[in-house]
Amino acid sequence: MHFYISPLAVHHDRKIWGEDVHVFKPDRFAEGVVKATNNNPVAFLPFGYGPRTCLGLNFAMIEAKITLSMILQRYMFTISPTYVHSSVQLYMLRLQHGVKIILHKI
Ligand code: HEM
Repeated sequence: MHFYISPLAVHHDRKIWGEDVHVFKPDRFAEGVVKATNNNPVAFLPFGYGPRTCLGLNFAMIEAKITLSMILQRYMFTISPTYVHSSVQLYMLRLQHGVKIILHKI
């Protein structure tokens, strides 16, 4: 099967994210989305934008934060030695082999 891989567009504008746009750098958001995007409301669209924006936005964010904080209270995690980094674009950027992690009980 053949996929056409188009050039990255969404969330990959160097003018907004800088020359290190392809680097995984969560610190970009350390001071919030508004600061990270230089107050550009359409620069970061994980939940879409406008009248059809995701209905579950707030629910999904709260659920993710609660789940993560419950896991981090009980486990630390490290990347598995079998992890192979291979990002592919199928509309959104995805990791071809997923992210294999090892949970260590605290
Ligand atoms: C991380 C989790 C989620 C992400 C990244 C996400 C992302 C999105 C995106 C990109 C859209 C399209 C918005 C647009 O067309 O501009 C959408 C629509 C929608 N999402 Fe989510 N979503 C998430 C979780 C949820 C959850 C948990 C629910 C429900 C409980 C939900 C309900 C909806 C609904 C109903 C729409 C359609 C809204 C409409 O067309 O008027 N989503 N979502």
